[in-house]
This record gives sequence, structure tokens and C-alpha cells, in this order.
Amino acid sequence: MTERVIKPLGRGFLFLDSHPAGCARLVRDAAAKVDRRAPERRTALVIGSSSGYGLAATIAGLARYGIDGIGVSFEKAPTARRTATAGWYRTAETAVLAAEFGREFHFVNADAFADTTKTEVLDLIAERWGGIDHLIYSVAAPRRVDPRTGETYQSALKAIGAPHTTKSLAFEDGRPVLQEVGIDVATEDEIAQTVKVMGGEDWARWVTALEERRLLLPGFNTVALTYIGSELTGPIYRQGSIGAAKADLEQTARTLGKDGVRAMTSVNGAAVTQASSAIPGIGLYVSLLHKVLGDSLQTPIQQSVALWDQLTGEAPFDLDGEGRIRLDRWELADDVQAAVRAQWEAATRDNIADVADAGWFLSEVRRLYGFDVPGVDYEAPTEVDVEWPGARGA
Ligand SMILES: NC(=O)c1ccc[n+]([C@@H]2O[C@H](COP(=O)([O-])OP(=O)(O)OC[C@H]3O[C@@H](n4cnc5c(N)ncnc54)[C@H](O)[C@@H]3O)[C@@H](O)[C@H]2O)c1
Repeated sequence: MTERVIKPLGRGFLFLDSHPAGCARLVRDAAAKVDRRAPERRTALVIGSSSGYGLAATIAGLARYGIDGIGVSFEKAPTARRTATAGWYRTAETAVLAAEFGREFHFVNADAFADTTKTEVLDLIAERWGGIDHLIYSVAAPRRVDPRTGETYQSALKAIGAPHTTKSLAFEDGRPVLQEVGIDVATEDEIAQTVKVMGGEDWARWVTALEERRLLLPGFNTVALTYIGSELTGPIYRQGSIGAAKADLEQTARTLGKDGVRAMTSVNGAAVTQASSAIPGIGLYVSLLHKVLGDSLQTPIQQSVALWDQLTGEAPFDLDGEGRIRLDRWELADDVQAAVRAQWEAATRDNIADVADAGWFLSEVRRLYGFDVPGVDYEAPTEVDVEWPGARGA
């Protein structure tokens, strides 16, 4: 057991340590925002369950519908020098929450891209429930090792066709500064590698593996998360290398769907997550979105409640012409986009602190690591040696 006072040390949007109590509190606060529905036994597999949208989907599924199931994520244990990753602590608290709801939820800490992880998870599903009703695929990873070839692929955040320059938000001594960031053009190989990491291949492997083991229960459905976003972020996101991967994911949904498998992508709105804060321009964009929308900005937990209502049949699917679930309509509404664009164009080095909700954004980034959470005493020593729930962690 090791108790320590933990401070937010790091560079840019990356911190070296995470705060266990802050991470736990955020899980609790998210669950408290969910209205319960009468639970009907349902089993789900969530890949990417420790963070961002996958965590929100796990908490919303537990709190609203009392799902049983398995969450897979890839997190680091505490060491003598460093705390565990934030996702480790959030997972530990989500397990406590599941137990309080009286649900059986297992958490597997392993590489979702590996065949060995698929076998471990499928064995567990077979043993505990004989099948699953839902699979939510919410992985955001910088690289993937394909276990069948041993090859490593790296994902790139680059433009396609022509280089691009974007306004971007950074912080110096806690003060927001506006920067211009150049975005290089991706090579064909970089685009292909990004598709290998963030496209649909691994999602399809999970569904095929479940199908081959006859673990898809009647009415099974699966969603993978995708993003469209604004024209402002188009060159780096939707028209960039990551957008090529998202197009592949959406195409995979079309080919996966058949008898016994309903496969869709879910277009979620912009959110501050570890994955999104690494993309140039997204921090500025989300800060402006929050300035324009205030509390009307739909949080990951709100969107996840809407997702579960649709997956369980409580609400009709809200699909677009391409069969994608749309949870981002609030973000892409014309008036919202027009207001964000006006602010984006007006933003200068001098007025950035007024034009954007930069302080809110920085706090959101700090909350990804369990800091800036109301009600947590950051001067108090906190236990960092928290165990991975159950016996199945790495
Ligand atoms: N953040 C946004 O603004 C936004 C908007 C729309 C859609 N999305 C999509 O949501 C999905 C999740 O993104 P996020 O922003 O929530 O990311 P995130 O960084 O918050 O979470 C990523 C999750 O993936 C897990 N993970 C990463 N590599 C893994 C591996 N090898 N094996 C197992 N688990 C692994 C992490 O442990 C974590 O649980 C992505 O598909 C993303 O494109 C994000």
C-alpha cells in the first residue's frame, strides 16, 4: 500500500500521474447523471471501456440497463515511481459500481488487437453467459500489431492531398495561447497504416470470432464509434488520414451486417478525451463549441444513454441516409456551426481567452487524469496501489 499526494505534472496535455480519487469520483458523477430503466438481462462487450466514449457507454449501460458483460482496455499498473494510468483507476471504480448494481461485469486489461485477447474474452463469454447481445467498439489507439503477420502499424494525423495550417490552442503557464500549426501531407503508406489501426479490420475480427464460436445471441447488434465533425476540422480529421480510417470503419459496418448481425457505426459528437486532445485544432474547436453551447453541449454520458436506448429498442434508431446512428446532431446544427466558425475566424492571440472557453477545456484535460474534480482533496495523500478488478487483469 502506498499513499501519496499526487500533483498534475507533465507537458502540454500529457500528465505523468493520475489521481485515483479524482478518477473514481468522475465515474460516480457520470453514473449519478443516468436515469435508471427497469433492467432486463442483457450482456455486452465494450472494447475501449476505460476512457472517453467506451467508458461512458459502460457506465451508461450499467446505470441505465444493468448490463452484464466484459470491458476490454489497455492500461498500465502503478509502479514504484508512477501512478497507474487514469483508465486503470476509472476501471477499478466502474467495477465497484457494477458490483453495487448487482451486475456481473469483468474487466480485461489486454491488447484488443491480439488474438489471445479475443480468445480469453470469448472463453469468458461462453463460460458465463453463452453469448452476448451487444458489442460496442470504441478503441482509439496510436498503433496496432497485427497478430497474424506480426507487423506493426502506426496511425498518423495528417492531411490528404495538400498540406494544411490550422489554428490551435495551447497553454503557457496555464494561460491560453493561439498557435498556427502546420499539418503535413500523409503518404499513401501512412494512410494505409492509419486505416489498419483505426479502420474496421479489428472490429470485423471480433464480430467474426464471436460468430464462429456461436456467441451472438438473437437480436445481436454492434456499433463502432466514428466522427464526422465540422468543416473547420475537416482537413485534419474527416478529409485527413484518420478520416480515411473512419470511412473504412463505416464501410466495414456495411459488409458486417447480415443475418444475425446488425452492425452500425455511431457518429458521436466532439468530446475532450485523451485521443481527441492530441489532434491539432480540436482543442480550439471544442473550446469554441463549449463557448457557443454552454451546458447544451451533449456529454459522452448523455450520448451513451441515447445510444443504449436505441440498441435496446427503447427508442427508434436515429439513422442518417448512410445507416449511421447520429448522436452528433447537436454539434453539426447549422446555427451552432455558423457561430463556431465566426468565433474561430475572430480568434486572435490577443482575444483567445475571451473568445474560447479555454479554461473549461484545460480543466477537462486535467479531469482526464483525475485532477480538477470538485469535491476531491488534492492535498490529502491518496492510495495509488489500486488493484485491477477481479483476477483477469494483466
Ligand atoms: N473524442 C471525440 O471527440 C470522439 C468523437 C466521436 C467519435 N470518437 C470515437 O470514439 C472512439 C473512442 O475514442 P475516445 O476519444 O473515447 O478515446 P480514449 O482515448 O478516451 O479511449 C480509448 C480507449 O481505447 C482503449 N485502447 C487503446 N488501445 C487499446 C488496445 N490496443 N487494446 C485495448 N484497448 C485499447 C483505451 O484503453 C481506452 O479505453 C474512437 O473510435 C473515436 O474516433 C471520439
